[in-house]
Amino acid sequence: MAAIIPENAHAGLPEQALPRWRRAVLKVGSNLLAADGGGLTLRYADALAGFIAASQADGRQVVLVSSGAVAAGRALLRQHAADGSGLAARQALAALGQAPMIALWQSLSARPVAQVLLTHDDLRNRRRYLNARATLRELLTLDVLPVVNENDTVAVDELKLGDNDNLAAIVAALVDADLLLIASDVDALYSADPRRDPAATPIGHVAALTPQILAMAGGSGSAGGTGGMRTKLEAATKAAAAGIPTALFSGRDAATVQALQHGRLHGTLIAAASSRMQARKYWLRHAPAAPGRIRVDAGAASALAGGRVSLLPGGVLGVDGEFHRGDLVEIVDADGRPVARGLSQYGAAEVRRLAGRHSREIDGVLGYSYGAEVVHRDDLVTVGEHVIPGKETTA
Ligand SMILES: Nc1ncnc2c1ncn2[C@@H]1O[C@H](COP(=O)(O)OP(=O)(O)O)[C@@H](O)[C@H]1O
Ligand SMILES: N[C@@H](CCC(=O)OP(=O)(O)O)C(=O)O
Repeated sequence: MAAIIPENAHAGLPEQALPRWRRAVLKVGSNLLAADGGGLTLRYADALAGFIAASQADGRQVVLVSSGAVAAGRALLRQHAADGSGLAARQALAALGQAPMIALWQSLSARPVAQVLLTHDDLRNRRRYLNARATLRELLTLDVLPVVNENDTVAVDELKLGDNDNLAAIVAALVDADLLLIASDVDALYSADPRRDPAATPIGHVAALTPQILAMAGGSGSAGGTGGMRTKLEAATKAAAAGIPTALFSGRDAATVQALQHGRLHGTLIAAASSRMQARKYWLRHAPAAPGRIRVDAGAASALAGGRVSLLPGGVLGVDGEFHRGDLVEIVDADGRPVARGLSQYGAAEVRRLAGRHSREIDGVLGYSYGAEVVHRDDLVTVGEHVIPGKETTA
């Protein structure tokens, strides 16, 4: 089991190459934003914002998942930590502190900042998942900085667990990120919680999140943070399954944050379980499909087989059976032979009405549009005898 490359405790944590990335999700914990145990401070956010700006200037895209609303709300009321520890109180504090938290990031960003509040429930619901994804994609296209936080007012279970780490991993898969960056107050995963065990040693590279590695993680060591290393490793597990590596590092160390801009990581790198393409392809190929299927004409069938194209309404001949927007559906040719599988942007009734139409007619036919594609190429995998070897369509 080669899960760990052991570090020499005295040599500390060596720098390593950060995987190449074009789109990343950066998660910033409360401990960094409310670093002095009080309200929000620019102390560490400044360097992190500098990293985001430099990445954007390089043509990369960053989605920020930021905690800190509860800490900011608490400071606004000058409440003692103990006063605001009940769930409703924490929800009220989050509502109070959310605007100042967004304002903090806006004060540090030359580009506009967009507030995105999500719950895990939103992301479990197919329709809302697709809508959240479309909104985030659009925000990135508009070159703004999306700042995601949990919608704490309604996220009952999640706020208890305080789990923006897991949310960040889900968002990373949602936006098809290449990398999940988790900035915290600790510089690495240690063999045990370093606050409790002074002999704990840092781990630079995790090749696989084995039970042995997961057992190293403890809860939060401070009043400000909530999930501790446990939720960070849960997040890394989710990201790894989606084919996304995770980098854990200290957001308190300006040199560490600056080195990220140059593709160097001083922290823990947790490898992905497979490539993003493989993870997504595997899922699209093997997940149970909805009972309905979309029949396409010969032109669409061969275009899909040729690779990297979306299914547009013009190529649709008809629909058999039923499915909802966001369902995984089979795409077959006129003779019913399998061509591809993918996530449908429209429900069966809508696709029936759009069959054979041009994408620009969607609005006129339905009175609304979820986009020009019936199945977007990122959500599609080629199957069956139409596949041209080496030219499979994948995300
Ligand atoms: N094995 C471990 N390695 C590193 N840190 C750990 C470990 N187990 C528990 N921790 C704790 O996790 C904390 C970071 O998580 P948390 O307090 O939730 O911060 P954040 O607000 O950044 O999410 C560290 O300060 C540390 O005390
Ligand atoms: N949504 C909450 C934070 C929840 C959370 O996961 O906190 P943390 O462990 O500091 O990342 C807030 O904005 O205060």
